[in-house]
Amino acid sequence: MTQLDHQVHSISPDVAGTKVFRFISFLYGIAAYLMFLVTILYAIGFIMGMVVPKSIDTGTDSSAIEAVTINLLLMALFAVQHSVMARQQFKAWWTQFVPKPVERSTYVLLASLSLLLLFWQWRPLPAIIWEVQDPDVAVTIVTLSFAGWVLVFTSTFLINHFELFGLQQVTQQLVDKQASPPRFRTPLFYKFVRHPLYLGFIIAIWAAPTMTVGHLLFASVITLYILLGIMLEERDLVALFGDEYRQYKQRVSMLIPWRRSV
Ligand SMILES: C[S@@+](CC[C@H](N)C(=O)[O-])C[C@H]1O[C@@H](n2cnc3c(N)ncnc32)[C@H](O)[C@@H]1O
Repeated sequence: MTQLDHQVHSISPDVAGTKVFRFISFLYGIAAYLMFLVTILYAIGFIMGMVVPKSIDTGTDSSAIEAVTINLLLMALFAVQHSVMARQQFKAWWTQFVPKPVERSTYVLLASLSLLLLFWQWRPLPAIIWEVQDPDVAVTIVTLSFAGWVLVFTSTFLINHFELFGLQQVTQQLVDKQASPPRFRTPLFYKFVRHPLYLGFIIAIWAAPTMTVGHLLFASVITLYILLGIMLEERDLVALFGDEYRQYKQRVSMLIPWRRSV
């Protein structure tokens, strides 16, 4: 058991251990997961400009300065919430107030809410940077973007989809099973790059047949955020898995499959 596991919970073990509490936690975990599903599906439509009522290139008209400021603030809110709450030190602190089995679901719920706020309040910057005229090339680019999303989803299942989105934790608590410790995995895509899920995101957000200033701002900031996120995540992964992860870093490249240690 690590030092972090010894944190005190403000909800007493008696209450946290009751069947009612465990069942409510389970329902909460399912609600958070459904919220995540709605958010990620909306995200695909928002970024690709398909199906959803408000996309990255539609919404309230505003001056360029106002649009850039609001959009940067929305992305900063998501980035801070998403990164800070994912750190081990933060988890150790806030599981004094939030019971451990619902910690991940709460994280997923808040990340979904901050993304939905971004989609809702995002200001379009519709000036066009590039627009592909050839319909075949345009279809190929859209297909590449879909492939990026498929890579994102597949990677979550390769790592552990249900643990990543909190369902495993609330289910284990419901059936009174010990939480399983994190395991180092390198299945399939993880043999070629260390971060296939993030690579999928990068492909999905950049593969656009029409690139507006707003979309470019989004893609650029999210890409920088992903690179920063990788640094923080890898620091945690080295702390968690030690030499196993250090050797993995030497063996397998970060994002680009054909180069090592990039
Ligand atoms: C959103 S996932 C992204 C995984 C990876 N960065 C990627 O892009 O495919 C983040 C979680 O995956 C975990 N993780 C990342 N690489 C891992 C690996 N090789 N084995 C086990 N867990 C891993 C991290 O600890 C973190 O909890």
